[in-house]
Amino acid sequence: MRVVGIEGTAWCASAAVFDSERDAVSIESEAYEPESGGIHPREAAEHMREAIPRVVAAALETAEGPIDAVAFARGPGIGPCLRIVGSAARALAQSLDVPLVGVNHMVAHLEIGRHRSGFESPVCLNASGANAHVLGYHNGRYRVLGETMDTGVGNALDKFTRHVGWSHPGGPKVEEHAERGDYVEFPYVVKGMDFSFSGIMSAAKDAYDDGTPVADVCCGLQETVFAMLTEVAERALSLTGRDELVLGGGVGQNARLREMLAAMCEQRGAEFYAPEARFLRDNAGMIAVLGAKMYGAGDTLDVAASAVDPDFRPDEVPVTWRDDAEDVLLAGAGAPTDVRGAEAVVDVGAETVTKTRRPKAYRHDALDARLRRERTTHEARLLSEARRAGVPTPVVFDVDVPGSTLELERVGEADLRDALSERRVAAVAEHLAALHDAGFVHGDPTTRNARVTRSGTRDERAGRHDPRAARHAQQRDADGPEASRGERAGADATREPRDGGRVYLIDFGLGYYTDDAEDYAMDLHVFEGAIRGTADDPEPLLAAAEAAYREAGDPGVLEQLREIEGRGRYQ
Ligand SMILES: C[C@@H](O)[C@H](NC(=O)OP(=O)(O)OC[C@H]1O[C@@H](n2cnc3c(N)ncnc32)[C@H](O)[C@@H]1O)C(=O)O
Ligand SMILES: Nc1ncnc2c1ncn2[C@@H]1O[C@H](COP(=O)(O)OP(=O)(O)OP(=O)(O)O)[C@@H](O)[C@H]1O
Ligand SMILES: [Fe+2]
Repeated sequence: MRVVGIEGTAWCASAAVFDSERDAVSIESEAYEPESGGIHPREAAEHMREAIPRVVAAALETAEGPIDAVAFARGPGIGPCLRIVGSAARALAQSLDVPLVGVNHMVAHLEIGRHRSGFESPVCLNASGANAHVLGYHNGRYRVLGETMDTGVGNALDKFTRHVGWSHPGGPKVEEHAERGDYVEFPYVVKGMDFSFSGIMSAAKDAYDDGTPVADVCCGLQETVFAMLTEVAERALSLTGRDELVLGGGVGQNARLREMLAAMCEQRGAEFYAPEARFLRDNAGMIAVLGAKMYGAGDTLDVAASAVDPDFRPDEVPVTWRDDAEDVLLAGAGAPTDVRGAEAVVDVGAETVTKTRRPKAYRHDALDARLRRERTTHEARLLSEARRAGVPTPVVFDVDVPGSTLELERVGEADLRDALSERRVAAVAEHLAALHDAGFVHGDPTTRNARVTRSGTRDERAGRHDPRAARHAQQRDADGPEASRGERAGADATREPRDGGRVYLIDFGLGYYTDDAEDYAMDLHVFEGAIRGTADDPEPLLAAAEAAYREAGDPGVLEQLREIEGRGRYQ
């Protein structure tokens, strides 16, 4: 099978032919290079208008036989550019009299890595100009496990280099200068598996304006931003129980980013794959390869329904080209990674748990020492604060800050991710409301950072009882009994008691004091993201969590949550 791909979402006018029998991809590209500033949408569209016909003609010349389908990048991207690519693709499909395939550009960045690596079901880190996110496949969709809360990673670097007066694109220049620089400290912002660049970028501009050598700023920027991406990639591997990672996107051409991801994977025994540069930056080869898979699955478009979509999210795409057999539950129940978190090594004893934040080989030494110290201290303090706010947490028996080690009470009998139920997620939402009411956030409320019990457990035998939880459990009892994942699987440890049982929050290392409703909303956003990434049928669980938060906390935070979720991220 031979498929033509056409790409032109922002700066790269590109066409390719993928020949599936030979597994050969020929790519013809012409880059748009703005004379000043960043990408101007009108100029970029003009570039597409001129260059797309040339690259398509050049690509077609490389085809060693008839073409079976025409695939094009439908989005996300810059509207005027997408429309020109869409028209070109429709015209070509009509003139060749072959079907049209509409490809999601972000899913193409992921699938090219999967295709080239031969990995079955990897987690994917997309590090591109306009985007930055971690994806994992589950139940017929690529789910967004974590993403930037503001700009894409490349755009963030490009904004800094514009400030310094360097031409677009800035990413390669940051890489070049960083090699000669010394590390300087910048804000490090990871919230669960989401992250944000705006604070770091303004700090970098300030540092430059204050006279810090630009090479040092570049080094500090790379070390910080790429450590954040590597950390969320590791969190995603841990949450999903997967051991394969692929990289996509133009920033993936950066050797330091690839080095960090490779080091992280090596340290946790996972496999890492980064495609060669021509498949990392925007290119039509990845569009043609995914286009061929979609065409093979009969996933073609009627011309009438082939409109482009500048905000096309990867999780909107029904994945038609993968076998269900490849589906590996993100929940990963019983995976061997059970007591190895993303951050720490956790030794679970009969009564106590020892949690050690070991040095991470991928991080700069100074950053590594700072994060381990800060998080160990925060975790110890906030575990106690949370208990004072009425939220069940493990007792802290001992804190060793230089060794980054905590000795904690062992709590619960299963992680929430292996025992999801409406009552239990509602209890977590109530706990979050109590923390927020006390003026701090958890910072990482995933389904692995909550522990659940059965009725008649050690806690009740020991006479410990939480009246708040019992009251809410009573209310919700009217819902009637429901089968948790564990019950369906017949797993005794995850059986849900009629009163919902006790739900503990653990792992407060990313928590901090704040009175900003946006931070509270981010807590809920992280929790909902974890539910979406874990559950087969997340909707009832999300509804239960929100109903519980609305009742126990400030409904204004839920409005803020809607606002966060509605933010466009593809400008
Ligand atoms: C929607 C689509 O149009 C968009 N495309 C895109 O962003 O182009 P891409 O080729 O994936 O990435 C370009 C970015 O990649 C950065 N970049 C290129 N080489 C780099 C390097 N060596 N180090 C760091 N960043 C680099 C550039 O500065 C620029 O911001 C996207 O995928 O988000
Ligand atoms: N106090 C505890 N009682 C019982 N089990 C615990 C306790 N603390 C941790 N665990 C178990 O160890 C796992 C990892 O712990 P924790 O989340 O604290 O580590 P982490 O490395 O910070 O993980 P991550 O960053 O992936 O959330 C938990 O999901 C849980 O199964
Ligand atoms: Fe891209």
